[in-house]
Amino acid sequence: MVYLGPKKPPLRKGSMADVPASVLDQIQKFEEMFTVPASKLQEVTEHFVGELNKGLSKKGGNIPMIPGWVLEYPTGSEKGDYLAIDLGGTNLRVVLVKLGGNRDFDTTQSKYKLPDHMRTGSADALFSFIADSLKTFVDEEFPQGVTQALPLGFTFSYPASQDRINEGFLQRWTKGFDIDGVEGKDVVPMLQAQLQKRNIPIDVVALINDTTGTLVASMYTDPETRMGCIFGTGVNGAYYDVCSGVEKLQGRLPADITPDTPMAINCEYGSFDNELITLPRTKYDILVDKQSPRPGQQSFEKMTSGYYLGELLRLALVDLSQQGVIFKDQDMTKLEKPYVMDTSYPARIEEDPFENLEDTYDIFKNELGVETTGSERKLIRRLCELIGIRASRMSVCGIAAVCKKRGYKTAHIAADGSVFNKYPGFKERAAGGLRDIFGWEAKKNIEDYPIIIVAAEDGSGAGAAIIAALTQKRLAAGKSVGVVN
Ligand SMILES: Nc1ncnc2c1ncn2[C@@H]1O[C@H](COP(=O)(O)OP(=O)(O)O)[C@@H](O)[C@H]1O
Ligand SMILES: O=P(O)(O)OC[C@H]1O[C@@H](O)[C@H](O)[C@@H](O)[C@@H]1O
Repeated sequence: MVYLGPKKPPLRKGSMADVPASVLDQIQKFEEMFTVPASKLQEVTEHFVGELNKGLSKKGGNIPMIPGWVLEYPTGSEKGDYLAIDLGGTNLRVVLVKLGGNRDFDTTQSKYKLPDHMRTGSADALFSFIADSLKTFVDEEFPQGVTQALPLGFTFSYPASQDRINEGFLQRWTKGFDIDGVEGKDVVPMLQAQLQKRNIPIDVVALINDTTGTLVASMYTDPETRMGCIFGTGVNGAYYDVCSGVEKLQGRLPADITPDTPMAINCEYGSFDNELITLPRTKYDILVDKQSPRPGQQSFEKMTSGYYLGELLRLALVDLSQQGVIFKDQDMTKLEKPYVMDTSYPARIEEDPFENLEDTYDIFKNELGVETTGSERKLIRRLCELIGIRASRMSVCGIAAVCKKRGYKTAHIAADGSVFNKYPGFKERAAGGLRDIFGWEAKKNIEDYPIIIVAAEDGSGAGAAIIAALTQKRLAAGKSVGVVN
């Protein structure tokens, strides 16, 4: 008898037999609100393709489509030691990357959770936090000090305009950030000033977006990579265009950057359809937007990313409680606190294997102070599934749009981020969304589809290092890394 390892818990059957009509009615309403059929996904994707092109034009559109100044593909032979930092929406990571020169690399890293108050504090506090974290890491990794400045790739996971690789003017904060004095400014000198203050021997060689880093790092090990995507606190994607395809750069390129030179594009497509032409928003999406620090921005991201899915769940439950449908006579103090549920809540609720949803009972009782009945838990479970399914299916419209725009019939889409890596069923649901958009014949294994979403390499670590290496090589050869002066 072959030992197959611990048996996975049986899939929950999820009977609705004992659920009262009032709750069943509400579940039906949620089904209608949150279900996105294939026809809608196709309509959204068609609009998305047009918006990608608009973003590259001189006139511009909702999607920034930021040239990332990565002007060649990684060869896999990049070598050397590089530092990388990744300022994400939830964590700051510091990575020491040793590029082996044979499509291999080794990383050493530390992760520092961003204190919540950091999102709305001062610019000084943020860049001091980054510099302090870097100092701690460098002192530990190089106790004897260093003979020359360490090259650093700065992964900055926010929309930052770049006229050259080692600058980044923040266009707007996203993911709940609201720090004065940074929007419209170049964040590289802000970091460098804090590094100099601490005498940390670091040279910021390149500023990159985490999706560009994900694209380059994944292409370094898997040449079939066509996009780098993040499904984390926020959502975004990057791909390689060619300079002749970027209308807004025409007339601004130096002679050594020719029309057929590759150009990595950080789409910043979390802002897709801020005009609200096609996005199927519910009243809870509208509430999330209204109560955010930047209403009217990041409309696509607010329906699909890790920062918001838990909040969407919370708003819907508070609404039902206020209507008297659920949680009668319960203390709602905790549940009425905005963002009290991050996306690990719907994720854990969807992972509850029990027919009576005992794990869900514990979460609501112990973490939110609310006693739930069996039928309330069934409503909660179905609502989490609907929010999770919608996010997974909508998320792939950006992937389908880039593939349609670039004419990719097959592609590896390198994805990273906790929603991709941890949300139950995300991968299967996302593959189902792509199948619905392209009309593919159903396959037993999602890996058999023409365009597949695969686990990315460490984009904000290795990707930043490879881009720093590519940049150093260009600079050493006297090649341009930005627009003409
Ligand atoms: N188990 C989970 N399933 C899905 N999303 C999760 C889970 N745990 C945390 N998250 C969400 O993932 C986001 C953090 O994403 P992550 O990729 O880890 O960091 P960053 O966005 O800073 O790179 C948070 O918004 C959080 O709500
Ligand atoms: O890695 P994170 O923090 O989830 O970021 C994902 C995306 O989040 C978006 O809000 C940012 O504008 C993008 O630049 C970023 O790529």
